[in-house]
Amino acid sequence: MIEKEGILFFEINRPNIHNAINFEVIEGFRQLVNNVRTNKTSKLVVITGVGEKSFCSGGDLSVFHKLKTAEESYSMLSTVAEVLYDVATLEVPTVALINGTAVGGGCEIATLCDYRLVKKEAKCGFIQGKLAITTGWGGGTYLFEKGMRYDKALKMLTEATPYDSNELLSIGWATDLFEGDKLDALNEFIAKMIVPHSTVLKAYKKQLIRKWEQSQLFERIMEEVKECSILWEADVHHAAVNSFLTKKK
Ligand SMILES: CC[C@@H](C(=O)O)C(=O)SCCNC(=O)CCNC(=O)[C@H](O)C(C)(C)COP(=O)(O)OP(=O)(O)OC[C@H]1O[C@@H](n2cnc3c(N)ncnc32)[C@H](O)[C@@H]1OP(=O)(O)O
Repeated sequence: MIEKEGILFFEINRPNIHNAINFEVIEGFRQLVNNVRTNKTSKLVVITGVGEKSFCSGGDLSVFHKLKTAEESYSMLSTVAEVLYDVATLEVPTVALINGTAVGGGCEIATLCDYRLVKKEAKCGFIQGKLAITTGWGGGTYLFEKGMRYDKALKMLTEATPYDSNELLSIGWATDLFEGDKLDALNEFIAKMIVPHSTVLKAYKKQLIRKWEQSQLFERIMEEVKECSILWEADVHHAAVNSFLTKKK
């Protein structure tokens, strides 16, 4: 995590496995939240992935595949969902700087951010359905909050396949697309924002958070977690994950 001129960068740094998320990365998100809450110097948070290929490929299946029952998976899913809710409701705006593939939980993390800047070549999607589970970190619930046409959102969830960047823009998931260097794209995007007046950014973010609190966003996310954990323990889910993990061996 580094902060530059009030912009706090959080990089997911596991490029060899497409920046899949383990408990260490989750701990990093927890520190990010603490940092913003205690230091009060951040005006904007940017989440991105290390490398050219991926933003994030979701949960690290080699770790989370060890969780077999609904209870075991609920414990992991709810822990992650709680930390990510804290990220979504940070007092400053959040940007997902999507440098490459974002699938599964990676697409959920991008969705909870306030803005999604997507590299032209990137593909993103909620592929959980192919593993016979739903989103389980709040991603489906956030998606329905993002002002997209609900039929497009539902289609994206139920097709369970990565979309290309043009489609992501046309359905309203991507805020903007970029080509070339991601930091140049970020600078161009935030140059139009009134970042120096961070009190104004925070005040607008509060309006959004008030709406989410009134509509019990957190409680709805926890229902999503519960539903996912029930699907998680079925044999069909474990067989699908097993097939991915053993595909080339
Ligand atoms: C668990 C939480 C749950 C949620 O609540 O949402 C989820 O996130 S479920 C979804 C989990 N994610 C996935 O199912 C994505 C799995 N990955 C892929 O589909 C592909 O790897 C890719 C991201 C599309 C990239 O494909 P490709 O370019 O062909 O690379 P490889 O497949 O060869 O990957 C290289 C290397 O990385 C390992 N890898 C990739 N993603 C994960 C992952 N999520 N967990 C663990 N390991 C992952 C992959 O197995 C390869 O390893 P080696 O074969 O050992 O090189």
